[in-house]
Amino acid sequence: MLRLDDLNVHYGDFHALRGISLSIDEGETVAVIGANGAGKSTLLRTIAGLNAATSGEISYRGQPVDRLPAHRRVALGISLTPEGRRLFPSLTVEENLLTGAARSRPGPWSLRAVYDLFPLVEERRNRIAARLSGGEQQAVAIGRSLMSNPALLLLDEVSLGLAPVVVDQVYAALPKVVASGTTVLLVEQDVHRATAVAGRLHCLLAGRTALQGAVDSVRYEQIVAAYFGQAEAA
Ligand SMILES: Nc1ncnc2c1ncn2[C@@H]1O[C@H](COP(=O)(O)OP(=O)(O)OP(=O)(O)O)[C@@H](O)[C@H]1O
Repeated sequence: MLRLDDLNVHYGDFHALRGISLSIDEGETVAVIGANGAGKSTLLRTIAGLNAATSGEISYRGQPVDRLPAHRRVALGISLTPEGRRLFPSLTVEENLLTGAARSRPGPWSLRAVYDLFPLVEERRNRIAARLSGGEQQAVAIGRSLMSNPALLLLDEVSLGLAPVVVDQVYAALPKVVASGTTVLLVEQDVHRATAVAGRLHCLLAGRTALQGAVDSVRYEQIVAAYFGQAEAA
């Protein structure tokens, strides 16, 4: 479904992603893990079209998308839920959700389906987004992405700044999203959460791929070593 080939991204002279290659099949859930500054958000933003790659290729369902602006990628089914949620603070919950439908494709997601997924969001539908808790905002941000009926959902650190119990609730929605046929590429700093939801891991270290593989084929010590850049203990 998605194929990255030798992807490089720079911020000025800073080489943020270095030769990343990654393939994702339809229906998979893949987690990108790594420490602060490893390049995880840059990777998702580049797939979504919010950062330009310096070199390398991104193809989606067999079609190169490197040169397409972000809104064209949304129309093709690629949707990013950004780190920090980025809601429109002065709009209501429902208005925020409806902004996600601007480039919507046909599919299972609608206001009704999002409210069924997150009943609390329905209860808050007329509330101004700025007045929501962090967990509520995260649910709205995911709902807003779903409103475009993505085939590929890019989730950037949904747990950031949330209490563990709230993170549990947000993650509890994920199997229903996957069951609706959506492929998920998520960024997660918490290795335990990542391995619990994903079939495959892609670990970044200082912009490079330090480890990738099926969750059940990599040992925990290998993940830790790749995450922190230590030589693996014998
Ligand atoms: N707009 C920018 N301008 C310059 N450097 C940037 C910019 N955005 C990110 N970087 C740098 O690129 C590197 C990768 O950042 P990125 O946000 O992708 O990492 P990350 O793995 O998502 O980390 P975090 O978990 O802290 O968000 C970091 O060194 C960061 O300082």
